[in-house]
Amino acid sequence: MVNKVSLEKSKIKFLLLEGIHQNAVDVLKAAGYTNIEYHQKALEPEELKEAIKDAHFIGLRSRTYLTEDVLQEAKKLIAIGCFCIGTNQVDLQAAKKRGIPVFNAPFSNTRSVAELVLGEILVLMRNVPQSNAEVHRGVWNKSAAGSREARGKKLGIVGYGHIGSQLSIIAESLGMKVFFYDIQNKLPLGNAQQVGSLEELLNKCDVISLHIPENDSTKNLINAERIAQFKDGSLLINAARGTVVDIDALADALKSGKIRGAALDVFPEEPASINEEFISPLREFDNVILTPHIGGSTTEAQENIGTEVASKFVKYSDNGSTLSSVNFPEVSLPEHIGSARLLHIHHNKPGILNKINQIFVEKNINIAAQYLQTDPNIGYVVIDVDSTDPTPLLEQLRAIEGTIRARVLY
Ligand SMILES: NC(=O)C1=CN([C@@H]2O[C@H](COP(=O)(O)OP(=O)(O)OC[C@H]3O[C@@H](n4cnc5c(N)ncnc54)[C@H](O)[C@@H]3O)[C@@H](O)[C@H]2O)C=CC1
Ligand SMILES: O=C(O)C(=O)COP(=O)(O)O
Repeated sequence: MVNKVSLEKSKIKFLLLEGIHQNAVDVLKAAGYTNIEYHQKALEPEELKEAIKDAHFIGLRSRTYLTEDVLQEAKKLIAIGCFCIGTNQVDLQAAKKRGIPVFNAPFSNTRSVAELVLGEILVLMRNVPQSNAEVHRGVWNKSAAGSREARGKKLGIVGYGHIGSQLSIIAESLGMKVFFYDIQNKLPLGNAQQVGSLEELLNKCDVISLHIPENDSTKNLINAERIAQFKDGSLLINAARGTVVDIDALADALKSGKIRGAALDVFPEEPASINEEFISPLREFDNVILTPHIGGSTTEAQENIGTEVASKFVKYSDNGSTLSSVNFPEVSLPEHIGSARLLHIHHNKPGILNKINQIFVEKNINIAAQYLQTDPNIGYVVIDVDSTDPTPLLEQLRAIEGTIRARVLY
């Protein structure tokens, strides 16, 4: 009976972009979802607006921007999956006000980023990028001036979250002394020490590595003023987000030698595809490692992410569970075998839950189970009912003022 008011699985369209790992497709198919439009690359903005029109789920990585403008076209969208950690490419508020939860993979590629950074610390310490560039040009400059071991050096981590804390452990295993700065009090792992201010960290450390999200507090965090607080001749690594570092200020510091080497994986403006040239004042420096946003791009990470986020899609589509959504009240739900499950997403205003329950009282329908979570803006209530045909209920639920969306699960 539930099928009468819910979409059949074959009609639920999944739009997967940016070469998301095949595991995602396998998870969806195993759950009975066959309507999958798969793209190896990001779509151009106009193509994206077209493709998203009839999509119920969209999966993307860091290159697809879901702005208010794009979401306006997404009339059928039920959920968004960022097959990565960062969710800054999605207008989370715009999605929320449409009743669309956004999921991501908060852990799966963290080890990959930490390993890349560790490798970069080691090669920057030894001036390998310069030697490598010179030898490629035929110059046999067998100089080791300024070449140092990592052992005993001070690593300063800005942002001691999933990546920063893993880097801390593996750097310490090499004998580095680890300090970190975070806006929250964090449990230091191993012998790492939290410092009280960013200035203290910058003053103290030989290598600074950034592992903070893109937000208002981190925009241009490493600017000329902050760079002046670095130790002379220190190293900077940014595998977080491009907006965190003022690139012109960094270029000046590299010219003056204040910073003696750097590694950047992310940039304020990243080319949309391989056909677009990467423009940056940093290209001229042999002592700077430049990589095209590949910090989280390992086979292991992408496999795990594909499975993780696709499983969250399936859980939400089959079951209504929003656990680990980044913009939505989190509800973890049991199976609903033998009962119809109604989902109601509404503006968090007084009285709505009453009106919802009143409908069931009037119809003399028993509520088998009810789950509610709210945040300051929206409420998400899930109702399991002992009813054979929930269609009329759905219509009435939708008619309640303040409703964003209501649906019955397949
Ligand atoms: N290059 C790549 O391919 C990848 C880049 N990333 C980037 O790395 C970032 C960090 O990832 P995770 O460690 O998993 O995030 P996380 O959320 O676990 O940790 C971030 C930490 O930064 C702290 N923080 C926030 N604002 C701060 C500020 N202004 N100053 C100091 N600390 C601040 C938070 O309290 C938190 O402890 C992500 O947001 C993402 O942008 C993530 C994966 C791959
Ligand atoms: O996980 C993240 O936040 C990343 O930056 C990785 O982005 P990507 O999936 O490689 O486009």
